[in-house]
Amino acid sequence: MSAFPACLVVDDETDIRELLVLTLERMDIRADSASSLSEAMHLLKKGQYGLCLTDMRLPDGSGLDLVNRIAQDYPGLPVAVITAYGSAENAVSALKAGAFDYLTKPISLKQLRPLVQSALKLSAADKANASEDTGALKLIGNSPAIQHVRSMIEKLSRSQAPVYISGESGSGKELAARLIHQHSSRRDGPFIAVNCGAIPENLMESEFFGHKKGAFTGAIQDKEGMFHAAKGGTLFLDEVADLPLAMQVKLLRAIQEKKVRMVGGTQEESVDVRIISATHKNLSVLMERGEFRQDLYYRLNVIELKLPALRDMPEDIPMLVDALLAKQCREQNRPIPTLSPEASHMLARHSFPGNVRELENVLERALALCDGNTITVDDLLLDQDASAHAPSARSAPEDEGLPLPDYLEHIEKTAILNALEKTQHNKTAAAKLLGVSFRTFRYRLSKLGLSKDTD
Ligand SMILES: Nc1ncnc2c1ncn2[C@@H]1O[C@H](COP(=O)(O)OP(=O)(O)OP(=O)(O)O)[C@@H](O)[C@H]1O
Repeated sequence: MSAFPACLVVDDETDIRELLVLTLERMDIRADSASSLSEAMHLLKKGQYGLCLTDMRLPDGSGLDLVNRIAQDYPGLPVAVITAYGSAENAVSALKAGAFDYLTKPISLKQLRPLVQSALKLSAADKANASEDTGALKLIGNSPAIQHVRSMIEKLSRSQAPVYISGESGSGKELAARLIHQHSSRRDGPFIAVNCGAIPENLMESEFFGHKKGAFTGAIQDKEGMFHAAKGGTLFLDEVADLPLAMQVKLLRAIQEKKVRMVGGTQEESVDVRIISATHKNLSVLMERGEFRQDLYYRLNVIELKLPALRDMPEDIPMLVDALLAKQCREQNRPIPTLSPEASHMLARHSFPGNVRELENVLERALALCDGNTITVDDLLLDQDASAHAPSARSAPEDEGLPLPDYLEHIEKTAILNALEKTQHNKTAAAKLLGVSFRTFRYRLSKLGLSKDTD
């Protein structure tokens, strides 16, 4: 038998119980079984388990009761619930209550194997966790807001539930998603990040699910999609609000059924992928406007992780400045300059609408401009950003001597060029900074005749 601690199977139907125990034993995992909530609690007290599988309906309670009891008394133990086919609500409530994952009836070995393997890795990761450094990625800051994010990341790493990360542009949503992945049982699997706003609409289905040779003109061979690439790992859907409605329906199906079908394919294929999504837009407002499907919203937003804006945790700015400067100097192989007291003060007071990304950019620019030893207020170029480039919001068209349409165009051009400058001409980042999708950004660039200047 394997070194993996036993699994506890809880189901009141003898046939299912026996089938599960046999299947687990075939996977080299010892299994005990219980037919009720009380019997399960009794066995949990006596034994050491590495995973619990429970049916939703038990004679003396529900699977959810068991999930709650385990979360309270045995917080390290992953529990997966078994739900009837198509009962998405049950699966979602179980995940919200802290279940590690769910299985839908009829249970197949294909479903069970990755789940058990994930649970196994989670136990192993747990043991290694305390001492191990999980690489260079780190969420810097000590404010209560960041500490809360850190503890949420730790909790979310222990689950397979879809996570929806909200927060302003540049506030660290992708960083948080990577950290969840790195601390989870999936950490040896891939982390695939997709910017939903940057994929042309006509290629979207094939990019997500792959295509078969001949499915459309140009499909010269079978090609796997991003769901395949993320198998056994995490798929991070950034800017999920930019998904067109037709694609939202297909994504919902894939998440619900844990299966995908290639464009031009006839067969569905199981994919074991954890979804983490993010956007800086307000998804619930988009949902109310009918621009984002409600069912997909509830499916993605099983657990929400909110990232604070940098202006809401100004006490973290000095620590971030030190750490980011040290990192950039390490990368550039140069000594770390000091900051003049005025420069430190100015950074601590700045509102950073572009959050930590903006701070990174300000510091990078300051490093390039400073004399090598000291970063001064002048090297930060903070005031110049606010005043020199953009016309003042209060100045009226007539002050600029322009008719209204030209004046508006002028403002838009200025805002776009400023955003491009701030992001070192990274169009994806500039679009995010301005709060528009990549598609809209590209369209505006060409409309305003800026495409060539910015390539
Ligand atoms: N608390 C933090 N500690 C260290 N680095 C951070 C922190 N928050 C953000 N960063 C860094 O700031 C940059 C922007 O973060 P990230 O790309 O994760 O933001 P985002 O919220 O996903 O942005 P967008 O909405 O534009 O996609 C990254 O380089 C990231 O590593």
